[in-house]
Amino acid sequence: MPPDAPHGPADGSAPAADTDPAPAAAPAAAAVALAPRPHGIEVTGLRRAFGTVKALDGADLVARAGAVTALVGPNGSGKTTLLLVLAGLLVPDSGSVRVAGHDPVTDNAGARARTGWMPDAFGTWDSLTAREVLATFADAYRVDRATASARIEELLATVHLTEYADQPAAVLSRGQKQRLGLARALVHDPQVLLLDEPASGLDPRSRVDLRILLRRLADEGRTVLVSSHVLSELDEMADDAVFLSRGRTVAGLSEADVATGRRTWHVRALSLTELTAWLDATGVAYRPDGATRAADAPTAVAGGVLVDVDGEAGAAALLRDAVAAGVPVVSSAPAAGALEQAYLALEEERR
Ligand SMILES: Nc1ncnc2c1ncn2[C@@H]1O[C@H](COP(=O)(O)OP(=O)(O)OP(=O)(O)O)[C@@H](O)[C@H]1O
Repeated sequence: MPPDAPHGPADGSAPAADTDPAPAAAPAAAAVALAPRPHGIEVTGLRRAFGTVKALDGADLVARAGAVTALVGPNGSGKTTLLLVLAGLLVPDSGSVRVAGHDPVTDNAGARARTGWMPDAFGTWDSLTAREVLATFADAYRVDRATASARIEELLATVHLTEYADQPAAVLSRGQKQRLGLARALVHDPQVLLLDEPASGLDPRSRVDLRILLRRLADEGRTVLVSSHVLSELDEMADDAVFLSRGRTVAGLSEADVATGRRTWHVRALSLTELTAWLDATGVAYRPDGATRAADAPTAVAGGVLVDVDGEAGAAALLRDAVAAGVPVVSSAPAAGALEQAYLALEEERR
C-alpha cells in the first residue's frame, strides 16, 4: 500500500494510528447480532481512481459466507484499495458493494459493525496494554462490558497473548502486534473478516494457528477474505480465489484445469543455455522462472524455465526428449500449488 493511502476512516471518527474501523455510531444490537449469516461480500463494477491511477477499474467479486476467499494479485493491482472500500474506509467512485448485506457507502455504520478489518500495517496505542487496546475497540463497537470482558480473555488466549495482556503494546514484537491486530479485528464478533497480508511477520507456528483460526471462523459461517502474496499459504487455507490485475478481476484457472489439464512445470538444467537452446530448436515455448528472471541472463550457466505441458504425460515426454538430446536436466517438477499455477497463468502486470 502506498504511504499516502487514505488511512483514516471515512467518517474521521477513530483516533488510532492505522486504519481503524470502529464506528462511533454502530448500533449495540447490530454489533453482536450474528445469526443467521446469509450474506457474504458482493462487489460489482467497482471503480476508484487516485488522480490518473485507476486503482480499481471495474472489479467484481463474490466472497461466500462460510468460506475463506483468497484475494490475489501483483503489487499495485488494487487489493488494498478494494479491502479499504469493503471496510468502509474509502468511498469508491462508482460500482456497487454489499458487505454482510450492507452498503459501506450508504450504511457505513451498519456495514462496519459487521466487519472485522486487519490492515497490512498495524499501529497500536503503544502506552495501552494489549487488553486495553482490545477493550477500547470493544467499547468503540458498543459491545457491552460483560460480553467484551469474556471475549477479550478468549481472544487473548486464541492469539497466544494472555501472558502479555498487561504489557504495554510498545513491548510487543512485530508478530505479536500482528496477532493483537487479529484479535482486535474479531473483538465485536464480526460476520465478515477482511485481512490484508495477515501472515506477514508471523513465525511458522503462528501461521499454522492463523490458518486453523480462519478455517474455524469460516466453518462458523463467517465470510473471510484474505490477501497475501504467499500463495502456498493461501493454497492451504482458501476455498475460493479472486485474482486482481490492474484493478480488474480476472479469471484464474479452475481447480480442474490445474489438476488435470495443461500445467506449468519447472525444468532445471546444469546449463540454462543448453536447455533454452534445445527448447528453441524444438519450438517448445518457455518462460524464465523467478530466479532466472532476476538474473535475466541468457548467459547463465545454471537455472530453470517454466514450460506449459499437457498433464503428466506431456511432462514425461518433454523430459525424455530433453535427456535424449543430451540436455543436462537436473529436475523437472510441477511449479508449486494450484493458486500459484493460476497466478503464473495470468498476464503478470506489476505496477
Ligand atoms: N492514496 C493513494 N494515492 C495515490 N495512489 C494510490 C493511493 N492508494 C493506492 N494508490 C495506487 O493505486 C494502485 C493500487 O494500489 P493498492 O495499494 O491497492 O495495490 P495492492 O494490490 O494492495 O499492492 P501491494 O500488493 O503492493 O500491497 C497502485 O498503483 C497505487 O500506487
